[in-house]
Amino acid sequence: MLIGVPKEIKNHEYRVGLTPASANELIHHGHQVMVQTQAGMGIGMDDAAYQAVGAEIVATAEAIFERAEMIIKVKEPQPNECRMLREGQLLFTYLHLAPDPTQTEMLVASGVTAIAYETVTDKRGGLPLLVPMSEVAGRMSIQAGAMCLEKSHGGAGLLLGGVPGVAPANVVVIGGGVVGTNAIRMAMGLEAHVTVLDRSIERLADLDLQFGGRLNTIYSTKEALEEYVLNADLVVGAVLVPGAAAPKLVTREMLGRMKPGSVLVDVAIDQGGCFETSHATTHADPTYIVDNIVHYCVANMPGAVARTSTFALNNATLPFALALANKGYPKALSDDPGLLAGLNVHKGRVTYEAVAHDLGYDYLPAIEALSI
Ligand SMILES: NC(=O)C1=CN([C@@H]2O[C@H](COP(=O)(O)OP(=O)(O)OC[C@H]3O[C@@H](n4cnc5c(N)ncnc54)[C@H](O)[C@@H]3O)[C@@H](O)[C@H]2O)C=CC1
Ligand SMILES: CC(=O)C(=O)O
Ligand SMILES: [Mg+2]
Repeated sequence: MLIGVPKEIKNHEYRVGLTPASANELIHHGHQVMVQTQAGMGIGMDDAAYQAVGAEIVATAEAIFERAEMIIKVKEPQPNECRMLREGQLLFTYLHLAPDPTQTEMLVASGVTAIAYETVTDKRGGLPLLVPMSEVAGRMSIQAGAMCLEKSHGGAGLLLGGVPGVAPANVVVIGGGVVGTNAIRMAMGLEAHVTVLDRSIERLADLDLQFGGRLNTIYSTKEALEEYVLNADLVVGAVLVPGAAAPKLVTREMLGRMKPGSVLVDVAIDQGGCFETSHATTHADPTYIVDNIVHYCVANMPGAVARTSTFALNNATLPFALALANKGYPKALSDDPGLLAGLNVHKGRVTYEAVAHDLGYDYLPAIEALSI
């Protein structure tokens, strides 16, 4: 199979779809890999590193999109990339369609077969291609939140861990999944006072076992959420309903009752965000203030630590990329229900139920779509 890797073009996005080692693996299995010139520069990999494993360096994204049978990316295709996609072509990347009607419309119109990293599942129902980036973003959320709490960023002027004689900050994590667990770990490492809210008792029980009495675990109800958010210095939004738009858990009205200079870090922003006042920001301009509350809502947080993130992402994506390339998508998808769960759009049809529901498309189950 001819596989193409374009350079990422989202704002401050430095990750790349394949590392040279992953390209090497695909080439070893008899495939051809084209990489756009300079695509790996953000992770410290120059064109020569890809050429050394037998990849072809191509001058433009247009050439990649025109020739490749499978395109491997990191971020959702931007509008000028969507326009280059076509029927019969396979796209393997993050999509986050539910909060993105424009991209969905363009993918549907293109006829492309689009597999979203974030909805591929494993045998236990986990999200193996979201996990590595959630680990990164969860860890980063505390770094970002700590920075936002500084006065120069509009924060209350608090140090997360306090100092002897001065109380630490209150960190509230909403959603104790992968992002949440990693945020908790970093916040506890910095000696903040940490509370997690989740509506899954099993998650709270796991977290209680993992972190013991130093972590406050709370079942998430409207009332509990309000109580803890109003008392927080830093709130991390880390909920997920897979594939669907995030529920809005913190309302604008609540902001006025929070402590001025408190910080909201909405990691769930790539699914539309879980705070009513969230809108996506970029690494170039990551924060804004509403009602004295600092908002950090970067939708591609791991892009800032592109080297760590690209290697972590490739560790997870490579086995699936190999299956798609070796077997072709019809067999790879029908052999593996977890990979099939990644199929979001195929030949003009929406094949992921939550996306169809949230955006008002007719839903065609992925398994049925394979025979059209
Ligand atoms: N902004 C960025 O750069 C990145 C964003 N993300 C996003 O972070 C979000 C979280 O991802 P993961 O931690 O991997 O998901 P996860 O599935 O591991 O965890 C989500 C948790 O939220 C809980 N939850 C769901 N609805 C809830 C509610 N109404 N109240 C309380 N808890 C609720 C679930 O029980 C689960 O424990 C996703 O939207 C993901 O796409 C992930 C990586 C990077
Ligand atoms: C998961 C995601 O949206 C990211 O890594 O950018
Ligand atoms: Mg994102």
